[in-house]
Amino acid sequence: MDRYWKGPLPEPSVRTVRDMACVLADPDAVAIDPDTPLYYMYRDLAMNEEDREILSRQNLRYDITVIPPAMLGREYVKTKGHYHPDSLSGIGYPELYQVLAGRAYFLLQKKDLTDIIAVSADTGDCVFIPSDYGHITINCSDMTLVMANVVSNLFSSEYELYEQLCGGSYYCLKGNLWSLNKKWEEYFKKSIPSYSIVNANEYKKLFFDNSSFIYNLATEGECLLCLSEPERLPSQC
Ligand SMILES: O=P(O)(O)OC[C@H]1O[C@](O)(CO)[C@@H](O)[C@@H]1O
Repeated sequence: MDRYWKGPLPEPSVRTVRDMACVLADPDAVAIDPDTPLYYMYRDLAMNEEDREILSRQNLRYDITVIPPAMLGREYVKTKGHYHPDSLSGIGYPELYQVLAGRAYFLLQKKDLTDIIAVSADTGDCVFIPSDYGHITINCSDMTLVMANVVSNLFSSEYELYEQLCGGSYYCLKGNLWSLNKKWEEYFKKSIPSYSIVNANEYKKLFFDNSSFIYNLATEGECLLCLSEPERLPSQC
């Protein structure tokens, strides 16, 4: 972590194999101790008191998540997956990620499942999670994935559907094969559209200078205030 964060570091929250069993393609094929840690979430980071004040004034949180490479049965290690609720304006809270090291897929799925996108991101790339999209991050490489996010601290993530339907709408299996999770079809009683794979650079929904670190964007101006006040989002988002 020293390479990615120079400020005070709280203890991380950890997700283990046991925590993740309910969202895996084949939990029975995971031949490792259920207490094995899979990823580490360092939440609510601030470099100093001044930055903390700036972040909290905007109701924003900066986190860093570290996901070492692993296979869980046929599936690449991934985050559990969740949706965000709507803000008081009736618009869903969005989120912004940046890959600090490694490579990832961000599997975004619209709440009504009319749109499913796998955004492929390399070190330095930013990925915007639009309002109304659930998301999972997949470490599809043999490198440790380190990623940062800025998100509003005004809500709690919603895990129910991901848990109930055993993961997202697609699983990313060994060899980067994508496999439909049929439980979503059964739940929505309709066929699920195919996913599109998009490179983070082609993925247009960015509204800031994406050569910056998102920590600086959150603490040196107010261009990420729209993450906690989504009614301020630019129209293209
Ligand atoms: O809560 P999940 O689905 O495991 O995802 C973890 C990620 O979500 C966050 O809580 C932000 O939405 C990060 O701290 C972390 O990277």
